[in-house]
Amino acid sequence: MTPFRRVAMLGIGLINGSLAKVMRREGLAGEIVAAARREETRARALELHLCDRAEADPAEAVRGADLVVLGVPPAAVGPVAAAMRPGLAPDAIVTDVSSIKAQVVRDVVPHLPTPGLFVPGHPVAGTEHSGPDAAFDTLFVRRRCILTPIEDTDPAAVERVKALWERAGSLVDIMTPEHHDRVLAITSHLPHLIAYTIVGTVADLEEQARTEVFKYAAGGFTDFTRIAASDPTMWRDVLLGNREAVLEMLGRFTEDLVALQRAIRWGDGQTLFDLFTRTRAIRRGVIQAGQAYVRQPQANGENG
Ligand SMILES: NC(=O)c1ccc[n+]([C@@H]2O[C@H](COP(=O)([O-])OP(=O)(O)OC[C@H]3O[C@@H](n4cnc5c(N)ncnc54)[C@H](O)[C@@H]3O)[C@@H](O)[C@H]2O)c1
Ligand SMILES: O=C(O)C(=O)C[C@]1(C(=O)O)C=C[C@@H](O)C=C1
Repeated sequence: MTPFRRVAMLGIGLINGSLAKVMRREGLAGEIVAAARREETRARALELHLCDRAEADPAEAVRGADLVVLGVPPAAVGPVAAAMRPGLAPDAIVTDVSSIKAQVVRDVVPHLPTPGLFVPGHPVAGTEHSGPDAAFDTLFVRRRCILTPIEDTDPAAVERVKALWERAGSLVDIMTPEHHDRVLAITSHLPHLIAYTIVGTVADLEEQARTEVFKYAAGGFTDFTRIAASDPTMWRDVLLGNREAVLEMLGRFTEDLVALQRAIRWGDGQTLFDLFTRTRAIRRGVIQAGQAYVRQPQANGENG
């Protein structure tokens, strides 16, 4: 894969910072220019060598870039795309890393001189931490990255972005933005919503009843608190931006929860046991699917 001459990272937090580290390590960018609104973020990105130059104005950051990566919270992607427009070259490839795809496509495409060079993307890898200090170059290793090209997207642009994520260690899948949003609603968005809810419920209980629940919080609850510590801006944007699919999955989940409530009320142990047996097998299947990927690239020589 030929390296990019100049890469503009619009937003330089956990995801774009981690991708910048990969690009440095793999020699994939002649120069990296970051854009961030806050002086403090720009200074920190420079200190951490995530970029060679940092700009406040997205249009200045993208000037002369042959790759632009939009790495800001989902609702900010459209406004940042509009702001970069005056500096964007018509032959630059534009991609993004947002957790939702249909809304991002709608928000970004109208601002692009060459919509066919937009390759929407989503690395399905993250942590509960944010900002440039949270970045690390192994974040994407053995994780999926989903690209959601649209009808007009140039296949050569898709190939270049795909190759970039493969160099980061990811396995790249291609699907439509709408399919992406339905799948991620259940595998990522709903689990976050549930974690925020349960931690909120426990916090209210502790406050109202002056209980000691936090003191005795065990593994299960602690796992939820990690997820519920994720960035509030990002998750507000994700849940509102993918509201249709999230509400559909939430409806199904609520029905299943009520069925379990009934089983507990009626002492129906068989229903509980059958479900928990099924979910235990699913956990094992998920782990095996992850391991299958670890072996696959070596066998096919895809990921070298
Ligand atoms: N955090 C995760 O686990 C994760 C995983 C995969 C994808 N993503 C997606 O990646 C994108 C970035 O997330 P992150 O975790 O790197 O966030 P982050 O908070 O670590 O970094 C976001 C960057 O955007 C800048 N920014 C914030 N609001 C802005 C605005 N209104 N205008 C311009 N710049 C703004 C911040 O200064 C920062 O540089 C999001 O779209 C998110 O959906 C996140
Ligand atoms: O491990 C975590 O902290 C995550 O939640 C990462 C996670 C996910 O749900 O899997 C969160 C949001 C992203 O868009 C991609 C990955």
